Amino acid sequence: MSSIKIETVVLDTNRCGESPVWEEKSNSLLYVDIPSKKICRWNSLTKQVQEVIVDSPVSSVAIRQSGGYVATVGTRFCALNWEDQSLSDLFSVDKDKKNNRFNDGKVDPAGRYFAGTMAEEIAPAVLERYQGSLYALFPNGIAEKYFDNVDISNGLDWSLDHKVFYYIDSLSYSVDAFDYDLHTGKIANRRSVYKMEKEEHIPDGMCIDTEGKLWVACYNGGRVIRLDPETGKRLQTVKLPVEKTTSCCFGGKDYSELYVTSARDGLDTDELSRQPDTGKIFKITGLGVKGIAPFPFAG
Ligand SMILES: O=C(O)[C@H](O)[C@@H](O)[C@H](O)[C@H](O)CO
Ligand SMILES: [Zn+2]
Repeated sequence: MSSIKIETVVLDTNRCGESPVWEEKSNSLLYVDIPSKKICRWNSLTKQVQEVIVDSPVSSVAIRQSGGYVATVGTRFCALNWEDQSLSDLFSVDKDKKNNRFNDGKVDPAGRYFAGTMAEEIAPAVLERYQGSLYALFPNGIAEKYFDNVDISNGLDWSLDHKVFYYIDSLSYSVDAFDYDLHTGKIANRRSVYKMEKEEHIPDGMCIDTEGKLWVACYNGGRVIRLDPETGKRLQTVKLPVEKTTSCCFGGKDYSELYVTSARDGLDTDELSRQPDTGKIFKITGLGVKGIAPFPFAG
């Protein structure tokens, strides 16, 4: 039996930490704080955090193959040059929906940047419903819409054989799967692979491990759960000392550490005093499983 250890690694408090991504070449964890409009990079060797402030809520970040990063900022797919902190627009979506913004995003194994939108929240998980859509920015610079009617577009990842796309629309309380055609980027045959239990609350960010099992951060549930998408069974629950766990990714040496982001927005003073570490980033070790490297955007 491995013994699980949970520690806080970045002591800055995020209002809504999200989109953790491990960058091997810099031994760093990238992540965003959505309402603070910050893209952060925590160096695991020096323990220093660098940040770039952008002009609108930033909901996801990814590595770009040609150098630098890409991010979803407001309703724009953008390129980010970390050195001079400049942001350039690549593609805008939801132009008719002034109250929308992007939410979670991730790059597929062929280098397409998938990200979905949502209406801006009045309070966590309180928003005008069905306003969001799922998009992908293709390496040719054109974004395509996959579907609409989304509440809160969230966790996404692909099976190890690249034949399945996993996706979470948070307020459906379900983890869904689609058949995936890596060659064209097309999806088909949506089905649910897991329905959340009541105490797990809202499914948020998600990542896959090398055994093809899914790790889902449970917003308000204070935990990450490991799911078998083949059987629909939950295999493991790891509880964290904060309720608002938002997303997770594997990183560190051999991708054996699970990094979990969290949020502090939406908690009152009492709750905040009971959860002093809320908004921080956690590292879970001793899980006995590993993850895979993130794919870079190919455009
Ligand atoms: O990052 C997200 O997914 C949303 O922007 C957050 O606000 C919360 O996680 C959401 O409220 C939970 O459903
Ligand atoms: Zn999320």
